[in-house]
Parts: sequence; C-alpha cells; structure tokens
Amino acid sequence: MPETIIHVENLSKLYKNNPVKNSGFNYTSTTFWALKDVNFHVMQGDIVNLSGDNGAGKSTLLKILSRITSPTFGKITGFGRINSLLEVGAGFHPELTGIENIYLNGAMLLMNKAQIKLTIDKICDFAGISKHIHVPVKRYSTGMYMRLAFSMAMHLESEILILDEILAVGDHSFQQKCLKKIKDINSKQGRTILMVDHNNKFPKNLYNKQIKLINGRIEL
Ligand SMILES: Nc1ncnc2c1ncn2[C@@H]1O[C@H](COP(=O)(O)OP(=O)(O)OP(=O)(O)O)[C@@H](O)[C@H]1O
Repeated sequence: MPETIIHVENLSKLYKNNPVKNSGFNYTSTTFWALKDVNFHVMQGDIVNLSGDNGAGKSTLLKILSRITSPTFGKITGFGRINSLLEVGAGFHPELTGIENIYLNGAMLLMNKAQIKLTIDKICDFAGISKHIHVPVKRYSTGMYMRLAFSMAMHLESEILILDEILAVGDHSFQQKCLKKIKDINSKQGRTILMVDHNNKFPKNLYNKQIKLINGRIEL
C-alpha cells in the first residue's frame, strides 16, 4: 500500500520586495504572497507534474520543499531523502572535478564511499562525460553540467526527486532520454518525483498526478 511521502498543509510564502525610494525621502516596500494556503499530499511512487504560468509560484514551492527557503506559514512533512535539481549548476562545487562532485553529492545524501563508487560508471555513461570526469566542473559546458546533474539525480540514492528547469534545457534527444529514465526509476525503484512541466510538453502517460498553480494558489 503506498503511503504519504509529502504532506503540505496551509503553505503560504510572503516576499518583501526591496524598498524603493518614492518622490520624497521615504521608501515604500511592497509585500507579495508568492504562495497562499497551498494544501496537497504526494504518495510514495507518485510522479507529480507541477505546472503554472510564469510567476505562479512553482519555484518557490520547490525551494520550500527542498528546505532552501522557509514558509511564512504552514507546514511540510516529508518522509525520505530529497534530491533537488532546481537550477543548472546548483549543487556543484565549481573547483571540484566531476567525480569529486559525485562523491560530495552522494555524501550529502548519506551514502557511503563504497555505495557511491558503485554508481560512478553508470552516472558517467548516462551523462556521456566519462572523458571529462577528472576535469573541474567549472570547465564544463552548460549541457555537460546538466547531463551530469541529471544523471547523478537518477543514480544516487534518494526517495524523493525534485526537478525544475533541468528538463527545460538541453537538446531534444537528451530530454527524451531523461523522461524515459524518470519513468524507469519510478517503476523499478518506486521513487517519487516532482517535476515542473515548463512548456506543457510532458506526455500525459508520464505522470499520475497534476498540480497547477495560479497566482500562488492550487487550481481546484
Ligand atoms: N526572493 C524573492 N523576493 C521577492 N519576490 C520573489 C522572490 N522570488 C520570487 N519572487 C516572486 O514570487 C512570484 C513567484 O515566483 P516563482 O519563481 O516561484 O514563480 P514560478 O512559477 O517558478 O515562475 P517561472 O515559471 O517564471 O520560473 C513571482 O512574482 C516572483 O517575482
């Protein structure tokens, strides 16, 4: 029986924009609810498609789920390790080589050295970067960054995967390979995946749950 793996209750996020000088000597600052009273739950093994227009609050929601920023109100309960790919290059240490970054990320997911070592070849093969694995990642192209980051997310251990713009960049054939891999790890390992459908182009049979945000609220 699948169990709840993420529970989001009454989640709201208020941003205070930088004060701007008005006509006199006063400053006005504005506040803005990026998320308002968001409630949902995700079951273990779900593939969730998160959609919404620009500025709807998708990245804010994923940053809160990834514990990068905190909510103003509300509560998130998560059961399991979360691996987040939010922006291309985030989570990499530029001075370290590809392989050193794999070890670093694996350790952050509480994997030991032997467990990480077992994944190295698979990560490099999938990413197609075996020849460059001993090069500092600051010398990688955006495409190489993206392929390595995605491959690490697929092969390192975590119960929950959060994918944002990673699937919006890169060439078409690699994107197709990624979508196939997502389906694969979900069906074989039961991993839970939340991903942003930036261009409404994910095939309907890829996900089993859809969350659409409109101005910070869930469309009912
Ligand atoms: N740090 C911040 N300070 C103030 N306002 C912010 C901050 N981050 C985001 N916002 C605002 O909050 C709203 C939601 O932004 P968010 O990035 O979550 O939307 P999004 O759905 O991910 O959009 P996109 O598809 O364009 O990435 C936007 O209006 C944005 O300008």
